[in-house]
Amino acid sequence: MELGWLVCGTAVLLLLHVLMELSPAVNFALRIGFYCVLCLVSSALAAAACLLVNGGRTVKNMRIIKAVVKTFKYFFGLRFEVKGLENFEVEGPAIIVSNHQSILDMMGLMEILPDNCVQVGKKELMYTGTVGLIIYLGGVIFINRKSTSSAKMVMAEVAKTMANENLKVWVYPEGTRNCTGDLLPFKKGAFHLAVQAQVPVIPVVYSSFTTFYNPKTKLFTSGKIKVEVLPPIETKGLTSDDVTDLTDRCFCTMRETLFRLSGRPSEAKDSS
Ligand SMILES: CCCCCCCCCCCCCCCCC(=O)SCCNC(=O)CCNC(=O)[C@H](O)C(C)(C)COP(=O)(O)OP(=O)(O)OC[C@H]1O[C@@H](n2cnc3c(N)ncnc32)[C@H](O)[C@@H]1OP(=O)(O)O
Ligand SMILES: CCCCCCCC/C=C\CCCCCCCC(=O)OC[C@@H](O)COP(=O)(O)O
Repeated sequence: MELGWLVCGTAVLLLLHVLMELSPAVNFALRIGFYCVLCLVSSALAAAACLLVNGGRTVKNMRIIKAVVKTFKYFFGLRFEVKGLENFEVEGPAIIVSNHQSILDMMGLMEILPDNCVQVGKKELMYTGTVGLIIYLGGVIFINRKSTSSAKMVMAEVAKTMANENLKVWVYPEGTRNCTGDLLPFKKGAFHLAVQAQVPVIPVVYSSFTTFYNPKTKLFTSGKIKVEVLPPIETKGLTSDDVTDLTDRCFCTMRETLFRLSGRPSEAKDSS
């Protein structure tokens, strides 16, 4: 009986292996499927740990989430090479902005996430089962992207509470995932927030995933991701009139860094 199960199990694994070798689409679907299952199962376990240790929704839960998610890279053969972590060591609150390529970014995020840091996320993430629960417990700030006025109101509230709670806030200024190897134009919410709270903006750039991950061509192999935390950009004394300039400066610096980290230096020069 037990031998029967063993033979069946081995046969299924072999079949999956052959299918993965033969078809990039199957390989991609299985690896992404595994990532989602891993997120859902780990979130359920981490949620229990968060409730037991911290009792509810608090940024302190991010430490638990981080410890769990940092192990995921080993399942997918991903390596991170991080530079500039010392740039996170600013006095008090800050806004961190980074490029957003895929749902896989959660691994890159947790690889370097500083203490007392929450992210801004779309409200739809609340409805992703246990993942939604863990994101809620971690203190993520939910915004409704379909309503500019309500998103602005939430961001204005955050500007007020950041100082009291000594929070760093992580925003993806592209506003959506983009895996083209370039940046989408930045939305200004993060920069309004930084100016309203008079706190620095710390840009973070992840090298392009396109050499190992591409949903269009169903590519998903192992790979190396270079990460650079750039020096903080001060906003003391800036007003809402300076937000466009601040956004543009940050965009140019991050695009240049993205191309450099991804081995596309010549395009960086053409970008200004
Ligand atoms: C244990 C296992 C766990 C496994 C799972 C892992 C879990 C991990 C936990 C961590 C979770 C992380 C979650 C990450 C989620 C990532 C996302 O969801 S990304 C998508 C959501 N984020 C964003 O959209 C942020 C970026 N967007 C913005 O900043 C936008 O500006 C906006 C605030 C959302 C508003 O967008 P929109 O409605 O499109 O309007 P705009 O065109 O941007 O602006 C219009 C206009 O208004 C001005 N303006 C914008 N913001 C402000 C403001 N705060 N105050 C004043 N004015 C503002 C803006 O300047 C425009 O005016 P202008 O004249 O054109 O300049
Ligand atoms: C009971 C409901 C069950 C629902 C099951 C859903 C399964 C989802 C399971 C795992 C997914 C892991 C996702 C990790 C969190 C990723 C956050 C993220 O990257 O969000 C994308 C968002 O930034 C931008 O969204 P769009 O690019 O605009 O779109």
